[in-house]
Amino acid sequence: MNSLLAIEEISKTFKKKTALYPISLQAKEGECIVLTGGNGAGKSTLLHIIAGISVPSTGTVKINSIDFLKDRKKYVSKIGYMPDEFYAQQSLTVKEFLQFYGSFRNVSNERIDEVIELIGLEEKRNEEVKHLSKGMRQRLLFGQAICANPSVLIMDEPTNGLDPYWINQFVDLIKQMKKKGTTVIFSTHMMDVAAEVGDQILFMENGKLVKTLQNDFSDPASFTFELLHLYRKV
Ligand SMILES: Nc1ncnc2c1ncn2[C@@H]1O[C@H](COP(=O)(O)OP(=O)(O)OP(=O)(O)O)[C@@H](O)[C@H]1O
Repeated sequence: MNSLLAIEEISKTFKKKTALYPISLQAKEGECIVLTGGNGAGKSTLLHIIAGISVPSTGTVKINSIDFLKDRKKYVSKIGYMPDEFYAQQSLTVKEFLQFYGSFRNVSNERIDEVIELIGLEEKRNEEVKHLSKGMRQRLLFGQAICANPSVLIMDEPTNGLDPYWINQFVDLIKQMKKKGTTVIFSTHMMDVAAEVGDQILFMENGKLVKTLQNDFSDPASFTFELLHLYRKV
């Protein structure tokens, strides 16, 4: 199968600071890439470029051969993006918030209701976003990212603020989306989550990719241990 997501020699320099040295990676349909590494490693910088929020200093990013720099509108129509912080419209209700983001992609009301159920916010559907807890806002951002059934789902530390029940739900939802063919890329510091869903685990340090591990899912507990061990050394 050809790669759905193809990143070639992407780098990013802010004035004199290189946040990301040239990096290449590929992911097939239904594959999940997990980015990890310490604070300031370059994970968000890479995710911003894949999400089309930031323009790379060098290199190309393609989804299904659509080049971000050549056809930005078509490229961004393929992605769902969950940011790491909530800057959004706090005075909308949960349902209005999803309708607002869904309206850019013709998402039906039925799908919005389905997503509200998936993220467990049925009883909060008419609550203003500013009254939600951090974990609930995180679930809403996740809902916003998946509501248009994107080909590529990009998430920056999606499990931040989630309680253990919702971390398990998140893992189950990602597994289901992978089965349906969604390509997933996200950053996390949670090695058990990485071991449960990540086909490739990428360790970054100081803007460089320093290690890639392939996951065969045969023994998630041992793999988590291996990842934690590497994490300490990186
Ligand atoms: N707009 C910017 N201008 C200048 N430097 C930046 C900018 N954005 C990020 N950086 C720098 O790029 C480097 C990588 O930052 P990035 O946010 O990608 O790291 P990260 O791996 O996501 O970290 P964390 O785990 O703390 O979220 C850091 O040194 C950061 O200070």
